Amino acid sequence: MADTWTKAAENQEQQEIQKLNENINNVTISNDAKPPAAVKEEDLDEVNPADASLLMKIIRKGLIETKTDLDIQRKDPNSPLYSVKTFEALHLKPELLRGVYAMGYNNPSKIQETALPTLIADPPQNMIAQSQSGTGKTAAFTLAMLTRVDTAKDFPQVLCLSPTYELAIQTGEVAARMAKFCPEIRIRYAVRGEDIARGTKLTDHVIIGTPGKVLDWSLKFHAFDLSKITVFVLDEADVMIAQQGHQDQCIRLHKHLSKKCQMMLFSATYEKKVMEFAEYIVPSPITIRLKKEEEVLDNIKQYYVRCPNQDIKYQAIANIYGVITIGQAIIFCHTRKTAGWLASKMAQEGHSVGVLSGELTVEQRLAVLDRFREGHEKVLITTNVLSRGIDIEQVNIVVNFDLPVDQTGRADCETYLHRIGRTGRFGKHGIAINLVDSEQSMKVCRDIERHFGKKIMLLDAENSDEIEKIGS
Ligand SMILES: Nc1ncnc2c1ncn2[C@@H]1O[C@H](COP(=O)(O)OP(=O)(O)OP(=O)(O)O)[C@@H](O)[C@H]1O
Repeated sequence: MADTWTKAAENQEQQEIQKLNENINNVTISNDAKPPAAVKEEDLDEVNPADASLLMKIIRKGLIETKTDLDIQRKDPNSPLYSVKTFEALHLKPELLRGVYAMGYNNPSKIQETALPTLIADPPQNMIAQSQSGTGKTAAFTLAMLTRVDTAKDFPQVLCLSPTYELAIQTGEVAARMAKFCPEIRIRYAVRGEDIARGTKLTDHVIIGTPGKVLDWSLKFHAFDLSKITVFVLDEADVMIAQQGHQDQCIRLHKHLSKKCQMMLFSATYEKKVMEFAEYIVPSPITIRLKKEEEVLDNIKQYYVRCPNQDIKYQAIANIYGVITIGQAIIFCHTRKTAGWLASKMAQEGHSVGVLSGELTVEQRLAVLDRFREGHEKVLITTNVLSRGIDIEQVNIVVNFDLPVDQTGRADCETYLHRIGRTGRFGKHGIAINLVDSEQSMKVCRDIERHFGKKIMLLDAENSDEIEKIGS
């Protein structure tokens, strides 16, 4: 009975969200439909004094991007973007080097210049690598994957697993762009919606997908042979090996790999126990680790706002929405229900927002994400389903409508770090705003602050000293 009720409620919720997305799709697209560029100092002059509340000023100031910022970070040995080498010095194949430059990359980031020479050297070495969100891990492992492909062999040799459909597609797109000048390399997505007939033998070199589909194709349909895989990559490795569901599937796949297969594990976070487990399943790895205090990027400024009730919480969101004339925001909610509620309330008030949560079909999810990427909506409301890996350059504000907690209600610091990492991509400035609505959520906020050893500042419109500090 309870199950039937839950199913009915879920169906209804799904229909509501679908309807909402349809409505959103019908909303007239604003003039600034193109993805806006990074915020420049001169944009501040455009602030209309009539609507420039202190909150707006704070956010604008925090987002100013100075032209020399990236250069400064590149020269700072403490920055994850610090690089002493050039891409040429990494000994990539000339075709891949052309691909890298065609993507507009000039210099490698720290993780790229540290990991890549080891990953592409012979004999192949296993690696467990950690680097902050938005610092170019995808390019690091993708270049290593493409380097290892032997196009004389017509079967899958490289397997890359991602935790979500969206992330697998995003990684595949990066790989395809990197491989632009290697047309003979064939890349295949193993994700929901991609189907193969029984008896098919895949001739693609690189498989990028989610664990369930990869299991089906390899062990159920025998479309490719796991023992012939020479490179196995786990993106967001900590969830892939520690989170129930993914864990079983990954371990099953892992068991069929040859002993010679090179393993690469990448993530921005590894809890201590997860790292120990990773080191146990990956033979003799080279490990690249961050110190706790390095995990949160300095270019993401973190704030909390006290919101005593739901109305004020909504008002804070409406204010933030008003501020974003440049850039975009992602709002994270704890449940689909809250995400749906917030999205419909904002849509009713004429705001153009997208909503993406787990119960949409994969096609709907991708469509919502594409619209947001293209700048049709300036706000995307979502749940943890989008907390990891998604790379949208122009996102400069992340709002935690609800702070991330685990099943016992304690601070989920890893999810927090991944959520706020949707902004501040590759050295850009970003702002994370936490809406604190109870003593319990204040405690969660403090626990997160303590965990990373980085201050989460009170965003208090009355506190002019604090306001002056922001953006300096
Ligand atoms: N060397 C480079 N030069 C310039 N831009 C780069 C370089 N490497 C990566 N980027 C860009 O930086 C952004 C973030 O990279 P990426 O998505 O790989 O980060 P990540 O470390 O995987 O982040 P996450 O932990 O969130 O998954 C992307 O837009 C990517 O195109």
